Amino acid sequence: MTGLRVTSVTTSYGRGGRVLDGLDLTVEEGELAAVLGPSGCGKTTLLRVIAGFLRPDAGEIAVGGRTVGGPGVHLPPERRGIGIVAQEGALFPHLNVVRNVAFGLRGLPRAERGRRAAELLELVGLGGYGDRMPHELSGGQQQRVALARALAPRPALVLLDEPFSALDSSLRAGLRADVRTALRAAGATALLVTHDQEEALSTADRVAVIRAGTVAQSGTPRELYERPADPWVAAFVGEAVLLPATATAGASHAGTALGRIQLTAPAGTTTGTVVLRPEQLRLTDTADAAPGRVTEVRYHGHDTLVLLELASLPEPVPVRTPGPPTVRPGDTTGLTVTGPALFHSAPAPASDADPV
Ligand SMILES: Nc1ncnc2c1ncn2[C@@H]1O[C@H](COP(=O)(O)OP(=O)(O)OP(=O)(O)O)[C@@H](O)[C@H]1O
Repeated sequence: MTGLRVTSVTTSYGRGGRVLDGLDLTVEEGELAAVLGPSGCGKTTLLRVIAGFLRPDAGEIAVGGRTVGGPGVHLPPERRGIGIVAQEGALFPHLNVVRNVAFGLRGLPRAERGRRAAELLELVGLGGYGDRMPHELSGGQQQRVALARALAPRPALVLLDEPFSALDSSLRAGLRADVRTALRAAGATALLVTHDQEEALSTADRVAVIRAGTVAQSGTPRELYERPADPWVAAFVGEAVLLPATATAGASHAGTALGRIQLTAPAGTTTGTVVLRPEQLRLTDTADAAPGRVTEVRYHGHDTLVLLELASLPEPVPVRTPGPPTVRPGDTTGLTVTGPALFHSAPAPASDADPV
């Protein structure tokens, strides 16, 4: 059975243009999917449509195989079998933790409610916290309680709206992993909205990249990183260096400012864009390297980002090198490419998808 199916959903606000434009999205049962996209692409709007807070102009929403919204159907949010985790916990401040978690279980006998709430608190790692009030918890603990509350009534779908955005980055990675584990253990189907590509890639089984109200590409994190549908997706999902390229149709190499680059598949057109990932770029002084000048060195502890200016390119190329810096601004060094690269017939986007 499919956990969530969104079919051809179109939405606009008042007289504004379309915010969602014939959007399709499928999440299999038990899957954790992420919706990833730049600010204003329609992520929150999609969430509101799925939850039932907003009625779409057209299209259909099915949750756990049941149509909850569509032509002539608009179930209210509380009848959709959906649990929601908001950006900042949104716990009831006057109820203790266990009563917050038990809130959605009002139809159950009292003993059963307490048992289920305790079970969920164990699942999110807060076994001993039932008597605390929300203000006695850290931000990360509040989000765990919010997840327990959302999961308690065994919803067909859990929606998570940027649930880690208010937390310190040091807390975020650990909480992401724990949320993923808890969702798995509960067997829940979940949709996580985020604008953080690292979060989407590291947390979700499937990622749908939204651009201007439609899904630009949906796939596993690996599919998106290794086979992005176009240069825009390539630059949005992970770091990428996009180079204008020329090729003979069907050729296995393309010409670029960094020299001849081997392609993963024969080129379909004579002009296009080569997509390089940072791990394919090496600083070296060998004779075949493209010569450049270091303009900036950013040390990140585990690695160093070097910006290298090449005579043939308008923008410096970012190169990630392991460990501490081996070059300084002003040094001249060469750049080589290892391994084959993707070739796209589309030109590189001008725009907001800065690869650095
Ligand atoms: N209530 C509203 N009335 C009119 N326009 C709206 C309303 N809410 C959102 N919009 C517009 O719809 C578009 C999509 O907004 P939405 O909040 O869904 O984007 P988003 O991808 O969630 O962005 P962000 O990552 O910044 O939260 C934006 O252009 C926004 O200005």
